[in-house]
Order: sequence, then C-alpha cells, then structure tokens
Amino acid sequence: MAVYTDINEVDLKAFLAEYEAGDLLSFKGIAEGVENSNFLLHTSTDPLILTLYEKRVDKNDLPFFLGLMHHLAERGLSCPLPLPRRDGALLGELSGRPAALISFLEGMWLRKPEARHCREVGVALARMHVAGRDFAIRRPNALSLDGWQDLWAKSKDRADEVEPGLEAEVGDEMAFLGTHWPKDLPDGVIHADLFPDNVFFLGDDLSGLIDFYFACNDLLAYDLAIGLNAWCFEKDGAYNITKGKAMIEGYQSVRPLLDAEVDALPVLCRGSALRFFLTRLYDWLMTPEGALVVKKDPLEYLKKLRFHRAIENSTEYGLTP
Ligand SMILES: Nc1ncnc2c1ncn2[C@@H]1O[C@H](COP(=O)(O)OP(=O)(O)O)[C@@H](O)[C@H]1O
Ligand SMILES: N[C@@H](CCOP(=O)(O)O)C(=O)O
Repeated sequence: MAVYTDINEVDLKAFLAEYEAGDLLSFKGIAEGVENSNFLLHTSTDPLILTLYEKRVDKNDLPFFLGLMHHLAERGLSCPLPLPRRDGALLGELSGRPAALISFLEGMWLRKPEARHCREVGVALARMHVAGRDFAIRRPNALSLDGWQDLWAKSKDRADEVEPGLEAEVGDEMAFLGTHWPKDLPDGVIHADLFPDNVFFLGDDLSGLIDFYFACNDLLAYDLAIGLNAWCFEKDGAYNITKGKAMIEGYQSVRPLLDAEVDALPVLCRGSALRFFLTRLYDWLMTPEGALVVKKDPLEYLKKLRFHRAIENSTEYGLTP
C-alpha cells in the first residue's frame, strides 16, 4: 500500500481551490505504488490523480519530473499531464508534502503481458527517447554507479542474511561493472522504471506511460535493458526470448540501435538487474515490520543478474544478427 501521508477533506478543498479543477466530489487513497502517496479524486469536471511526494523524492527534482511529463505530452506521447495552478505553478503543498495534480490516464496495467504487448512497450520507449531529445532540464541518474555504491555500502554487511555468499558475489559484480560500464553510447532522457505497473493498456493497445519519478539523463540503451529485465522474464525466472525479440524489434522500429549499443546490451542488462536488486535489498533490510508497503523480492533480480552474466552474445536476447 502506498499512502504514507493522510489528507483531509478541508485541506484538500483548500488545495484544490488553487486550481481550475471543479468541485471535489470524492477522493480515495490508491494502494498500488511504492514511492509516493497517490489519491484518485473525482471532481465535477475530470477525474484526477493527486500525488504527495514522499521522502525519497528530492523536491529539487520535481521541476524535472513534472516538466518532462508536460514536454512529452506536448510531443504526443501518452502520459499524465500535470495541471497548472491558477498562478501557473505545477507544484503545491498539502499535508506538509510537495503535491501535484495530474491528469487521470485511462487503462490498466497487465498482470500477464504477452509478446505483442512487449513490442508496444518497445515502441513507446523509443518514442519517449525521441520526444525527450529537446527537453531542456537535465537530471543525472542518481541510481547509476555511484548511487549503487551508496546503496551497497548501507546493505552489504547484512546481505548474507538474505542469501549466504551474497556479499562476495555482489561485491565482485560491482567491481566488474565499475570497470566495464559503457561510456560513449547515445544518451538522453530515460524513464528508468518502465515496469509493467507503469504502462497502461486499453485492451491490447498501449494507452500510456506513468510514474516518471526515476526519469533522468542516462544511456538510452540502458532503458531498453531495464525494459527487458522487467517484461521479458517469466515467473519461473526463465528469459522469454520471444518477448525480448518483440520488445527490441518494437524499439528498433522507431530508433535503431547502434552496433555499440547492441554489443553493450549484456553489460547494461547486468547493471539494470543490479540496480533493482540493490534498491529492493535496501528496502528488504531497512523497511520496518508492519510498514504499509509491499516489499519486493531482491532475489528475483539476483537471478536475472546471473542470467545476464552467462550471456556471450546479444543475439541471445532475441536480436537479429
Ligand atoms: N495518471 C494516472 N492515471 C491513472 N492512474 C494513476 C496515475 N498515476 C498513478 N496512478 C495509479 O497510482 C498507482 C501508483 O502510481 P505510481 O506513480 O506508480 O506510484 P509510485 O511512484 O509511488 O510507485 C498506479 O499503479 C496507478 O494505479
Ligand atoms: N519498479 C521497482 C520499484 C519502484 O516501484 P514503482 O511502483 O515506482 O514502479 C521495482 O520493481 O523494484
């Protein structure tokens, strides 16, 4: 459950009065999500999402996130649009938290995506990369090599509680990625968290992308690696090459990969698997018992990392040579 901060009707009405958003009819907390508190509002005009930004989100990053959604929506990408207040600001405050109203996106996320959906995701991801090219604000990826080191420093002493031998294995992986991480690949704005719960479909048609709160500037092919990890493994841990091929082909139908990006894919997939392993491990170890949030399994990402370590050639992801 992700409602960390409670709101009340009186404060919410005062908050809404700063917007041209109609009259409040009802509101309820949304159980899904991990990072922020989200509420669905029904008003006399349109349904809206209210997001209260919680402590892991740096307030200084909010102009990037909200500005990016605006920028992408203007360029035709289907994503939520932040509503401006009467004074033009995209951000207000509610219950002591920075807060924004964003448009409600129709659709639902797929619990059992198939190859055709993975293809749609590849297309949308590449479109986002193209649409983000001229976005003016920059935000370095806080969860790249240095961020991984910080997370690991906070977790490694207790890593073997989760699985014996983890401290040594992950330590070796961090060292490998530190020396082999690609530097000269095309970069730009990436979503950085394009998991199934952040992509909405109406029937089989992709209706939009949400949750831009990890978006940043980084290697574009790294975003594809995140997508392969998040969408193309089955529950039993097996990589589904049909889904991988579909996602890569969808991506390349909009933005063909350079040879150097293709060659780097196994390392990028390893980095992506490590990144989600590390945040999940940190949350697994540090989230207090009884906290109202569903902890995600770090070992799922360790298994993916081991799979990528055994890859010898990017064709094993479904890329056509
Ligand atoms: N613009 C939106 N339109 C419709 N539903 C949304 C929208 N934004 C968020 N949601 C709902 O809120 C849930 C959590 O949102 P998300 O941005 O993923 O939260 P978090 O950043 O806390 O992980 C989503 O799974 C979805 O159900
Ligand atoms: N996708 C991440 C966790 C972040 O959750 P989200 O609700 O913000 O997408 C993971 O699976 O570890």
